Amino acid sequence: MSDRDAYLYQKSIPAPKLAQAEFPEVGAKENTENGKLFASTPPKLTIQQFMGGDMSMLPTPLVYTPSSPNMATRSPVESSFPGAPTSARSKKDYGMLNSPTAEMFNRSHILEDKQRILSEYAPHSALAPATASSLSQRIASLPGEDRKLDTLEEVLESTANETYTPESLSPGTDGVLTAYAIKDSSKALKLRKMEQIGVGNFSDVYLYEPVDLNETSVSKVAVKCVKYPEALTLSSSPKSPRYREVLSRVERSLTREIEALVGISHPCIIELLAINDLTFVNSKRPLSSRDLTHGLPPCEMVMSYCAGGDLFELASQNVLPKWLLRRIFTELVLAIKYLHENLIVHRDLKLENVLIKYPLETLLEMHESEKSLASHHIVELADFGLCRRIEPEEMCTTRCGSEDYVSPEILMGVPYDGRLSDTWALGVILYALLEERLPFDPLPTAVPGKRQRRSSVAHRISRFEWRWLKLADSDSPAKQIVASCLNRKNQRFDIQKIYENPYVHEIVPTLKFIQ
Ligand SMILES: Nc1ncnc2c1ncn2[C@@H]1O[C@H](COP(=O)(O)OP(=O)(O)OP(=O)(O)O)[C@@H](O)[C@H]1O
Repeated sequence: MSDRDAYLYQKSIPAPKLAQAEFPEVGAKENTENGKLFASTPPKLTIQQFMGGDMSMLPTPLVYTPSSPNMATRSPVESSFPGAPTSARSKKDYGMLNSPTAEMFNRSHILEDKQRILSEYAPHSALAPATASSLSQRIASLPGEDRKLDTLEEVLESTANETYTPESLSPGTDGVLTAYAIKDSSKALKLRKMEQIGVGNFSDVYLYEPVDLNETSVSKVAVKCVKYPEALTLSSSPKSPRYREVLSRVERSLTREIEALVGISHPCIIELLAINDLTFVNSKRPLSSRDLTHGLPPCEMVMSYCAGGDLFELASQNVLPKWLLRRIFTELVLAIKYLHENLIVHRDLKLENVLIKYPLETLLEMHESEKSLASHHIVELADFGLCRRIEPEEMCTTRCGSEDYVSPEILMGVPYDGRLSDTWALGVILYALLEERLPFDPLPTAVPGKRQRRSSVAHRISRFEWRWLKLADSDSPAKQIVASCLNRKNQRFDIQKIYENPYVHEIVPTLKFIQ
């Protein structure tokens, strides 16, 4: 396998999720449990526990594997080896992403090659596909699923067919979805499926358009279809404790995301426009309160559509002009500032969850006519599956997030301020945009097999082990933000301080869409 193939191969892996040790009720107060946690011996993490390890070595590692039945190459077993079945799309097509004139937002193309960059954005020989570490990167977590994987074999076994998407039961089959507007539930929208545009650990995302093209209330929309864990299929008994436990966690995750989205309104945050089944909005128990004898009901969330894809894809092209990088980061800061001011923590900030409203080519054109860019937002923050409402002084205890973005205090398993863990992740994002690599990856200069390569991301995070490479000699004010975010929690910038930094603050007045 060539370096490029290895690079493209990695592109097909969604970012892994960290374990979640617990998943409290929507609105439940985690600090009630904090007391207990503090009272007992706080979990101590020694460096050794992470040595050469991966996230499965964290206490209570959990697995939940992306494995959409629609995605031919998503099984790690199948696609890990040369000669494994590949999709209809040739991997060479990925080169289209680098062409500004290409139809780069033909989302189904991007999907096949959506790269999980384990190390630097640039390919290197350390990205060997079938290694234990690359496989472990595919492990994601289902909140609260308490299962430990120790060996590579267990990882492989556990990753086969672990999720499924129920067939839509909405009237009018053949890709036509009926959804009810959140703001006016009496309004039913009929939408036609166009193509798949995204895949996450817990959902497949499709582009839809109104069946009636004269429909003016929506145009193109993204529909997020929830994938349920295989443990909840018809073959499992709904009465078994295991089924009920998984069901309850999935239900809480879903209601949490939907409840948050319904209550949030900010231009730089994804909008939940409609849903196929209003029970998911109106009930706290949209799954367990029903008769599930015939399986789980589909959950299809109709969201605002971001034609530019996610920031991971954009950043992977390494073509982001400085002004655009600054603008994107500023809008992201505005979104987080809004959330934190409203006492919501996101807890899963990462490049993949920052969506870009327009294709790069359009953004560049808009930049030419400065006026038009200033009046439109270009970022929408997505994926609120791990978000949480907090009290002003409340600490969180749920260990969650995505591997490269998780703060040291979450890794340590101690109660943490969700807002400061969000700003840590913002530091990771800004570093990644500026340096075109993730801060806690092995240094590109590290020799394979030597200590720096062998030690895990978690190990480097817990030691605050990152450094400037490309920007080593630059005096960009953005560097101060990164340095103050990827820092100990008592010295870390909160969102207000990031907002007040000239790198962000100076351009806020130019953004007409928030004035
Ligand atoms: N509104 C949208 N417009 C365009 N693309 C989208 C939209 N929503 C999601 N996507 C694409 O689908 C991917 C998965 O979406 P999302 O992160 O919401 O799913 P998830 O299952 O919750 O993911 P995760 O694995 O992070 O939990 C995103 O990374 C993005 O590429």
